[in-house]
Amino acid sequence: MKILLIGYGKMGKTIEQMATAKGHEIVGRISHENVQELHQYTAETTDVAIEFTHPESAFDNISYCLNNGIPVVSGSTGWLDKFEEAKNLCREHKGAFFYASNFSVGVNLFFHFNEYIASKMQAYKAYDVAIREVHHLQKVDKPSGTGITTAEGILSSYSNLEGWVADNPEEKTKLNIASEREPDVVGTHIVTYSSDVDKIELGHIAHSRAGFAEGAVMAAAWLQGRQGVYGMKDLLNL
Ligand SMILES: NC(=O)C1=CN([C@@H]2O[C@H](COP(=O)(O)OP(=O)(O)OC[C@H]3O[C@@H](n4cnc5c(N)ncnc54)[C@H](OP(=O)(O)O)[C@@H]3O)[C@@H](O)[C@H]2O)C=CC1
Ligand SMILES: O=C(O)C1=N[C@H](C(=O)O)C[C@H](O)C1
Repeated sequence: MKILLIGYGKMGKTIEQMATAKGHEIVGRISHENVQELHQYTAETTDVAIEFTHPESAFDNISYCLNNGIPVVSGSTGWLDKFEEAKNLCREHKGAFFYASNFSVGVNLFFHFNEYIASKMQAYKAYDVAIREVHHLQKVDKPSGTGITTAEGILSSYSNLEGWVADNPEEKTKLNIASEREPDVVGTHIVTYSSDVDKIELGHIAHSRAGFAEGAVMAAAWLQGRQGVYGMKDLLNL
């Protein structure tokens, strides 16, 4: 595939390594400083764009691709207030858009088990459920996109909880997502069910960014020739 990398930071560079090792060609690398070059790329020059940038730029980048017939895979987090708009744009242009808050196969298995465990645990009100996510110091958004997807998976079973809350365990009617920032942590997500007598935990700890990059390249290949809005549940049949 001819891949345009929109975002050439930690993820863009890891994806470049993974994609070139699999024989794909990188046709362009867009970062903050050369973002004005984005308009040079078209559906003729580019099979797919892989977008990992920043909450403030993700929607504009995705819109550029959809407006210009370039299939786009995005993993940027912190911009999902505009997700419906992006989906509508994709439908309007009969385009191809793949989004995941986390592309690693392991995290998507974790999401699957998380939903199953929540569906069983909601009957046992002696257990309080909470989420903790830990990331590196450069991360600009919180809670993490993965933390929010994890919360949504739990809330689909917990009708007594009124949504999630960031870093406020005192708000008992909501599911708390605690965020911690520490040097060099790639991404850790833990769901805890605590009672007076015991504790049950389900967690995922990423050792490197390779799993995210592998999933993004897999999604880009899978998206070729498809039209519509997709996510990891479609790719992995979960
Ligand atoms: N879905 C998933 O599996 C994963 C998602 N992520 C998400 O991906 C995103 C990127 O993460 P990461 O690579 O670690 O971040 P980095 O900060 O390392 O890289 C971000 C890249 O985006 C560019 N960028 C920033 N702002 C703009 C802008 N306004 N216009 C164009 N380009 C811009 C930066 O350019 P410059 O360096 O010039 O500023 C840089 O190239 C984050 O939202 C993160 O949460 C991360 C890992 C996995
Ligand atoms: O910014 C990161 O690094 C990560 N962001 C994603 C998120 O917000 O969930 C995925 C992963 O945890 C790494």
